[in-house]
Amino acid sequence: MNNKNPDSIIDFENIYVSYDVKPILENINLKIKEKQHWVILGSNGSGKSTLIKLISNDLYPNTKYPFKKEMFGKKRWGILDLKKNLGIITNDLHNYFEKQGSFLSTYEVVLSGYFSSIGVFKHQDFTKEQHKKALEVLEFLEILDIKDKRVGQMSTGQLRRCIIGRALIHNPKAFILDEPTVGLDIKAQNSFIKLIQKLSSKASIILVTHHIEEIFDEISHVALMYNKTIFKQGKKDEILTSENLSEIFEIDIKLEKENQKYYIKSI
Ligand SMILES: Nc1ncnc2c1ncn2[C@@H]1O[C@H](COP(=O)(O)OP(=O)(O)OP(=O)(O)O)[C@@H](O)[C@H]1O
Repeated sequence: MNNKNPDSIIDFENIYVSYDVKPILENINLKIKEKQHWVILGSNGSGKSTLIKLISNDLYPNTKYPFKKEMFGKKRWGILDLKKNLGIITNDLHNYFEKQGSFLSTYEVVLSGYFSSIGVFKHQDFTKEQHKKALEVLEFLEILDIKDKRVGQMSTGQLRRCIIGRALIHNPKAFILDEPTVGLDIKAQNSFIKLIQKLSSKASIILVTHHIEEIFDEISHVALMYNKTIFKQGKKDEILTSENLSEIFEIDIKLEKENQKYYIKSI
């Protein structure tokens, strides 16, 4: 297929999403390109998770309205092919592994990403290169020392790194991370954000959060969700203002920045 938009990751125009008849997303326009790193910010219930489901093809646009929905310059994707290009890290996936994969080791969680399976099976022929790559991924994610640790014995941060590893073995062009620091204490949150910063050297990051302090320096663009739509989007310095945040969180916010980190000064 002739891709007219070679560096495009997401190209959405005029997308509406409903659950039954209840509108959840309206007039979604979003363009994300390779080498950009985005944060999607919004209050509880503003539609962030629904937007991720739309991106991951778990939900489809309402066909009542004319729309454009392209990922990596293509309209149609098989779920496995899409996953190779886009690592989608959600808490649902985390919870699924906790429940269904507690017997798996770090190494198995990562290696089985090649087949998108829960576990490694005899009929799966892994090449030497695939084993080598899995070890490189463990090293990159700083979990090589827990290679044989079982999911059931892992901390939240360790399991979340394993899940990222599963996606990383495909060398995806982008990662979507939906509230990736949920359940982490302050130290683990800090080191996890540093890890995402490191990951941003390998792929575009789309970080979905409502924690301002998680917006790391490499983030270049911001989308603000409010009232079922993307209220504003664009370059970080233009969009991330006290005024805009006050509007989407419906509370007076004074945004400050110190040592390349954003924080809320007073409310
Ligand atoms: N399965 C569903 N059926 C009906 N309505 C739903 C469903 N899932 C979500 N919603 C509604 O859609 C809206 C957007 O929800 P969504 O989970 O996308 O928001 P969010 O920004 O991710 O919120 P949070 O920050 O709390 O995770 C909410 O009003 C929610 O109640």
